[in-house]
Amino acid sequence: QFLKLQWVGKRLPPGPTPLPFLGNLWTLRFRIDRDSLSQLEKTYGKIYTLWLGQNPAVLVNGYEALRDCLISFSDVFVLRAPSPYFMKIFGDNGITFSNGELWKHNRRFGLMTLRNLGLGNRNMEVRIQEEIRYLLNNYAAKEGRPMNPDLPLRNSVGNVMCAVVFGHRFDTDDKHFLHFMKVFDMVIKFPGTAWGKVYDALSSLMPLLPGPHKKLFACWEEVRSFVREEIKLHQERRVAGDPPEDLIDYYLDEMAKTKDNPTSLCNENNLNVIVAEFFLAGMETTSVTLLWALGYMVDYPDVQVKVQKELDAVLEPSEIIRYEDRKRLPYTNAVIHELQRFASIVQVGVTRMSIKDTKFKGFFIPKGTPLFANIDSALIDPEHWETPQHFNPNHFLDEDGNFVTKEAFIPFSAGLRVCMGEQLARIQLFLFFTNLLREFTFHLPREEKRKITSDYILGSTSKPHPYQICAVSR
Ligand code: HEM
Repeated sequence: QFLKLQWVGKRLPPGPTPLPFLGNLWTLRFRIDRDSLSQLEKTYGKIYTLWLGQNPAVLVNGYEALRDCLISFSDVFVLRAPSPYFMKIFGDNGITFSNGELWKHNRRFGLMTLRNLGLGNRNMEVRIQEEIRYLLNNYAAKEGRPMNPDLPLRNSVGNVMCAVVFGHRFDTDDKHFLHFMKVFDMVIKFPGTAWGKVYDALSSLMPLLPGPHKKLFACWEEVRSFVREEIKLHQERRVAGDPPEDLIDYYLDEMAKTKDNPTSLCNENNLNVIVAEFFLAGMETTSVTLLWALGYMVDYPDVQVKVQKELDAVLEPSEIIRYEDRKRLPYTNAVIHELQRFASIVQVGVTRMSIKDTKFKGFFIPKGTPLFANIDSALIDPEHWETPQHFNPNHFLDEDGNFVTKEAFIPFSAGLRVCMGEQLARIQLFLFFTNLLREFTFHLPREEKRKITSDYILGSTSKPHPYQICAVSR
C-alpha cells in the first residue's frame, strides 16, 4: 500500500507523505481547516496534494490560482467528485452532486424557478420581510434577557426556504417542522465532522462498523418522508391550469408535461433531492452567516454603533427596507461583505473533479482527480486584503467612504458551478441584518467576557460555538 501511494503520488503535485489507509487525515487531525491548510501552503506552495484516506485530492490556493481554476478552467473542473456520504443519500440526483445533462437540466430548472418566484423583483423581498417580522417578534419577546439566537434564526431562514419550496411557512412551534429541522441539521453537519471524513475515506468498510453514521441514514429517511408528504399534498391539491406557486408546483408541472417522453430527466426521486438541497445549500449557509453577523456586532460594538447610526440617518423609522437601499448604506454594506469574508463559512467549497487529463499551472492533474478550490484562501489572500487576518470593514470602502467591490471576494465561488442561490442569499443577508440592527442593540450577558468570533466549529459550514446574547430593543 505504502509503495502504491508513493508511485501514484509521483504523478501529482507535491504534498505531505501519506500513511496507508488514512493518508494525510491523521496528520491533519481529521480537520481540513484554515490553519492546517495555510501551513501546508507555506510548505508546498499554491497547489499541492492531500491524501484523504486512500484517495488523493489536489488543493488549489490563493486568489490567482483559484480564478484560473474556477473561471479559465471552468469547463475542465466542472464535475463534482463523488462523495460516498452524499452518494449514499442523494444518489446522483439533484444539483450539487450531479453531473452532465442531469446537472444542467436541474440547475436550469432551479434558476428558472427562483426567477419565476420573484427573485430580482419585489415578490421575493415581501416573503423575506414576512419572516423577518416573526424573527423580530421572537427576539423582542425575550425582553433583553440572555438567549441563544441560533434556533429562531435557523427557523426564520428555513421558513423563507419553505415559502420558496413548499409555498407556505410553518409555525415555529410546529413539532413536525421542528423535528424536520433537527434531523436535517444532523444530516448536514456530519460530512464536516471527523466521523464524516472517516466515512468518506473508508466508505467500503463503514457499513460494517458501528458509529453515528448508522443513525444518520435513518435521519435522512425522515427528511425524505417529510418532503414526500409535502409532494403528496401538492399532488392532491393541484388543479390543472392553476398558476404554480412554489418549486414543487413547477416541478410537478414539468413532470406532467414530459410524462410520455422516455428520455425525460424529471422524476419524483430527483424532486425530493432538489427540495432537500435547497435547504442543505440555502438554509444552513445563510443562517450561519447571520449567526456570525450577530457575533461580530457583539465583539465589535463600535462597528455596531456605526451601522446603527447610518441606518438611522438614511432610513425613516418605519420605512420598509429594500435590497436596493444597500446603495444608500455603504458602511452597512461594507460590514456585511467583511463579515462574510472573514467568517468564510464554506472554507474549501464543494469538491470538484477534472473532466480530462489536464496540465494546470505546470502540474499534471489526471482525469477524475478530486480537487478542492480553497475559497477561504482567496478571502484571506495577503496580496488582496490589507489586513487579511482582521475584521476590517474598510476592506470594502474607498477613502471617501464609498462601497467598493473586491475581485478576491468569492464566498459564493465562481465559474459554471458558482452558487446557484447567490442572489437570494445576498438579499436575505442584507434584509435580515439591517432589520435586526435597526430594531435591537446586541451585547453579551453581563457575566460573559468571551469573544464569540475567535473560534469556530467545523461542520458542512464553519460556525461559531454556541453563544448567548441579549437583544435590547432600541
Ligand atoms: C451565505 C449563503 C451562501 C453561501 C456562502 C454559498 C456558497 C456556495 C458555494 C461556495 C458553493 C459551491 C460552488 C462551487 O462548487 O464552486 C455553492 C453551491 C450551491 N449553492 Fe450556495 N451558498 C449560499 C446560499 C445558497 C442559497 C440561499 C441557495 C438556494 C438556492 C444555494 C444553492 C446552492 C446550490 C444549488 C449549489 C450547487 C451549485 C452547482 O453545483 O451547480 N446557496 N454555494
